[in-house]
Amino acid sequence: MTFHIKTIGNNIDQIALAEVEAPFMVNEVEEEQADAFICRAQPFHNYTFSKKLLAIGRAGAGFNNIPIERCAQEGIVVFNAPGGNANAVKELVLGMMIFGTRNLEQANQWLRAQTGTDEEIDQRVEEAKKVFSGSELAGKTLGVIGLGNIGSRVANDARRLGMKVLGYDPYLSIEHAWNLSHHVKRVHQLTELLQKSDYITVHMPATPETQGLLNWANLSQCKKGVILLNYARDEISNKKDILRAIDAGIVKFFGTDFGSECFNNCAQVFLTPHLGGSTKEAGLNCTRMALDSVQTYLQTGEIINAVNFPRVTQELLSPYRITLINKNVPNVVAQISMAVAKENINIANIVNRGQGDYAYTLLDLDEQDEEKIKALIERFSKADNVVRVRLIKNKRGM
Ligand SMILES: NC(=O)c1ccc[n+]([C@@H]2O[C@H](COP(=O)([O-])OP(=O)(O)OC[C@H]3O[C@@H](n4cnc5c(N)ncnc54)[C@H](O)[C@@H]3O)[C@@H](O)[C@H]2O)c1
Ligand SMILES: O=C(O)CC[C@@H](O)C(=O)O
Repeated sequence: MTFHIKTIGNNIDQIALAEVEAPFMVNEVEEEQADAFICRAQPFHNYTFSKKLLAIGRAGAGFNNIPIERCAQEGIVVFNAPGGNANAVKELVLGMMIFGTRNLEQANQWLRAQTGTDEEIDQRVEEAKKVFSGSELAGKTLGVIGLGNIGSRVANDARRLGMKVLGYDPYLSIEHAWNLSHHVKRVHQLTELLQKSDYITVHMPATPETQGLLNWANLSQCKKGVILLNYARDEISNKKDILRAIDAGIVKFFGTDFGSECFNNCAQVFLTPHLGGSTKEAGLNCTRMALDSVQTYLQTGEIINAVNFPRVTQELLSPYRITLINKNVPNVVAQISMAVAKENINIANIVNRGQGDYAYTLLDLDEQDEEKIKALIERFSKADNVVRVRLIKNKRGM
């Protein structure tokens, strides 16, 4: 059996794609025939998915370009690449902290406007450069909002640069808490971070809760002259309020990865075109991670790093595995067991996990008779609450 993976949009790392081997093929069929997509920030909210599509691998961290609830409803598992581009974003953010605090944009523009001999320019430099004098990171306070893969790295490295670091993340995972330097002080009220930080950087997803978080109510609490960075998502910025905070002298420099015409004439704003994760290393990491998750899912049914289903793994030792995506309602496991019993088949292993409205089951069967397995699949396909049924043959177990 061959599994067809289709890349959607460009910018997908070619080295990672070239590593794909049989039974997988890349870009050999049209979109409607693909078993899985690999994409980056391509928007899918208005996209009609084919019934054949089983999985989407997002070669990146954020997945707000994909309608993950609708995908779950249609039996499509969406994977991302957690941490795959975290180092790339961290390096850009640390660079932008220095860039903003040392007035490098204005200094560069001033110097480029100078004409005359090198000696004449040098003389003017010595007179003018005090205007561009900045300050150092060491000893200052950085507030990191969102302490996941990127935020925890930024926080730890800022500590190494001699900064005091405050971190705010009400949903911090145990894994990231473990990775965080014990010198990073966690605050439980955003206000404390806003009031005490000289630098503030956001590293959380765009959600209804984070939308417009950089607004006047929050920015007006900040210290005068704060350096503000958004290399997460555009939706987190309330642009009108950021400009107001710049005018009020609260924000000295705003570095953002997202463009907007309203910023074009503001010297204190520095724009980059969504470059945070755009390094060749991050592209390779993220594409490999997305491909790995998608290939594992297509071949074994195991779910690792999905964003709309829980992690579900189980070693496949029996000849047949049936995977089921079902509505997360009571009694489904009992219904599955009864259906198996009706076909007089023995269950070798079963795991069922739910997340939100949907659940996923790996059902491994002690049965060699393919006809009986097909009859069971037929039963499941007609059952209430079952969204998708797949049969996976274990080549080694036959
Ligand atoms: N500019 C880029 O190119 C680029 C690259 C990678 C990621 N991103 C964006 O950055 C975000 C963070 O990436 P990551 O890899 O660190 O993701 P992550 O999932 O590892 O971490 C996100 C963190 O945000 C926290 N969080 C969620 N809601 C919060 C809230 N209301 N307040 C504070 N914290 C909250 C979570 O608990 C989690 O720890 C992504 O969601 C993505 O949108 C942008
Ligand atoms: O694919 C990209 O370049 C964007 C990456 C970034 O926004 C992410 O969320 O990982």
